[in-house]
Amino acid sequence: QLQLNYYSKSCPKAEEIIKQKVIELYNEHGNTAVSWVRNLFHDCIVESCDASLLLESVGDVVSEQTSERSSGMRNFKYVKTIKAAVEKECPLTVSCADIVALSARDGIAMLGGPKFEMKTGRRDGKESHVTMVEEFIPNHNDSISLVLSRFQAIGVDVEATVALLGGHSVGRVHCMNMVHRLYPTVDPKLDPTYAAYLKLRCPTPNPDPNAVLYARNDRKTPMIIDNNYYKNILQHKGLLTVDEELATDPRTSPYVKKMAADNGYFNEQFSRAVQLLSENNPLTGDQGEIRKDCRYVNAN
Ligand code: HEM
Ligand SMILES: [Ca+2]
Ligand SMILES: [Ca+2]
Repeated sequence: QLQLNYYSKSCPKAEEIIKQKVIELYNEHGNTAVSWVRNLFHDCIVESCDASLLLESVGDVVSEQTSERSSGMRNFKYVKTIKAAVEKECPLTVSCADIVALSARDGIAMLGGPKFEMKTGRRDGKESHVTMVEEFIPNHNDSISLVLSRFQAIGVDVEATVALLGGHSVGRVHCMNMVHRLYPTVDPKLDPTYAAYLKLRCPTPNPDPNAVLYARNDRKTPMIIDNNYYKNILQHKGLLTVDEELATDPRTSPYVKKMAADNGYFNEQFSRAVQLLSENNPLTGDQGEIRKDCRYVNAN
């Protein structure tokens, strides 16, 4: 079972080392912290917080990172920096799954979000769940009903789901994922002034997938996890269809309004929601393994 300070005897400095590395990486590349938040979502919602997301394609393994749902994900190479520091202190002791969880927690703090405790003791899975990625991770234009049911299936209630989407208070969206709302005609649900701005960011309906054309999720505080996301979506300035729907669906809009009005309430719910997400179906005890290199299952 997961517990607070799982490594207190086996590697007492583990959490501190991870936090230090997250801070150092943030100071070099601020967007690493943004990536740690998205990584937690993409790992934990797919079957388990088992670091399946981190596996790279090799031999029979096809990486979850190759899924279309993982589009735009970045900074995987810096997980290595964190893992190396932890391995140096305590070889083969701290799981990559706990690194995913703790780096997200510490990344959230660096981005001005809430600070909270997180249980540890997750073990690493031995397989990529690439064939399940599209089943578990909603698409940007899926309905809010589908989004709610996906989260409900892993024990995340409606209020917590609304809070988790607050992750879209930081980071970016590539044009590829929103041009359908701009061309051939602007989605009437999108604020027209904002749409005009987004068209400047994304000038063509068929963006070259290799071109790095994107807009920031939250123009006002793009690198701060705060309730500005909810203010934006209430003004119909959400980039994705799911963002827009979150603001208008009767099941979610009361929470959206409350979070827009009260950053303290948002922080409270965001902490609770991240903890819930991070505890989805972990491998514990003698299940799985402690990976030596987060990119590959151990050779045996
Ligand atoms: C429910 C449905 C969700 C959908 C459909 C969705 C979809 C997306 C899409 C399409 C992008 C843009 C990727 C790109 O073009 O680069 C994105 C970015 C992002 N998402 Fe989500 N997301 C969802 C939930 C979440 C949750 C729960 C979190 C975390 C708590 C999260 C965190 C992020 C972050 C931090 C980014 C910015 C990444 C970056 O700038 O590198 N998302 N999401
Ligand atoms: Ca996983
Ligand atoms: Ca923000």
